[in-house]
Amino acid sequence: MRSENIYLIGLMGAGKTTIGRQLAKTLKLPFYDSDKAIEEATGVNIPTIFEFEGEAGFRDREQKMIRHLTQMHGIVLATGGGAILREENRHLLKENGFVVYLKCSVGRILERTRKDTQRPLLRTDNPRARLESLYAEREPLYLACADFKVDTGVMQSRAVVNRILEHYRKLNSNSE
Ligand SMILES: Nc1ncnc2c1ncn2[C@@H]1O[C@H](COP(=O)(O)OP(=O)(O)O)[C@@H](O)[C@H]1O
Ligand SMILES: O=C(O)C1=C[C@@H](OP(=O)(O)O)[C@@H](O)[C@H](O)C1
Ligand SMILES: [Mg+2]
Repeated sequence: MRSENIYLIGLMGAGKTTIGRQLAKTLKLPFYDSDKAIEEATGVNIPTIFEFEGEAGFRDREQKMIRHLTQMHGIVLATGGGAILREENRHLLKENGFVVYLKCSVGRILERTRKDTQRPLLRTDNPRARLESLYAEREPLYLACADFKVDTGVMQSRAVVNRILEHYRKLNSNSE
């Protein structure tokens, strides 16, 4: 792990984008979101990529983007919820940054994403069943990749940011 970068992982709706942005602002570091970077690079939104290239096409683009973003120094990065599915991504994240797993219950995620139209994997008749299956599949991968875990379902985003900062600062003061 290198502590100059902070990488956020976790399921859709756990708060990676929201908390990452606040964390970066507080630390005065540049903020990147892998989904947004892919949208900027392609000129189309994530649902359009899923529509034309399928999930596999999106994962290829995501892997290339993670390769690129993990070469940067001194950044806060919010990944997409499925970024940890590829072994290479897990390895790159683990090697190059302090990885924080934002953990959140399916019930809370459903509340937060109820009006969402930008997450193709939730475009289903039964988003609860979809999220439960994603949770079961991914939770071991999030845990395997993470240096630190915070439950974002029970705290305001500011409190989550403060928990991460507390741990991150302790880590950096120990390595001085
Ligand atoms: N700790 C939190 N408490 C309440 N709502 C939150 C919290 N974190 C995020 N949200 C809300 O949940 C939604 C999804 O958050 P987002 O940051 O896009 O998640 P992710 O990037 O992990 O998919 C947004 O509407 C955001 O405002
Ligand atoms: O969980 C996933 O597989 C995905 C999560 C999304 O990002 P967020 O986790 O920021 O919603 C986005 O990358 C894409 O829709 C796929
Ligand atoms: Mg996001």
